[in-house]
Amino acid sequence: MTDNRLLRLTETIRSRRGADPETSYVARLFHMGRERIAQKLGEEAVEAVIAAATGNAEALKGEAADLVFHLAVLLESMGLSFEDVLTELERREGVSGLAEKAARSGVAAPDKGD
Ligand SMILES: N=c1c2ncn([C@@H]3O[C@H](COP(=O)(O)OP(=O)(O)OP(=O)(O)O)[C@@H](O)[C@H]3O)c2ncn1[C@@H]1O[C@H](COP(=O)(O)O)[C@@H](O)[C@H]1O
Repeated sequence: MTDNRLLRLTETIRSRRGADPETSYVARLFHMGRERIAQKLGEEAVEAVIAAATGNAEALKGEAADLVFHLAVLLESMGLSFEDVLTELERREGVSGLAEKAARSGVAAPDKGD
């Protein structure tokens, strides 16, 4: 089940998609196209990385919010939503990332945490 706040964000993005790009940032993003939205997501990710690397938790909080917002717009542009992402994460529950990676490459996973 998607967090209500993420659901609300998704609904807001949907409702603003066809708005005037002069007055809506969401509409402006859609107007610029998927490649530019994806590029914007990358820029926000870099800003989040810089905030983390410099140990600035307050800046990281803001950049992470920008990142999640632009991810929501990108997902919507591809006909996806956080519901799809959370379903995928749910599917992965209980499967160790190391075991999954080893299964992909055909290499056995380490026995312990080494
Ligand atoms: N959550 C957000 C949200 N988070 C971040 N942003 C915008 O994302 C942009 C990111 O800022 P940056 O400095 O990284 O980039 P920039 O200022 O666009 O600069 P450029 O690099 O593009 O030149 C800013 O304009 C923020 O205002 C958001 N814009 C909108 N929303 C939500 O979307 C709703 C609808 O917004 P509008 O479509 O603008 O009405 C809002 O009420 C909010 O709920």
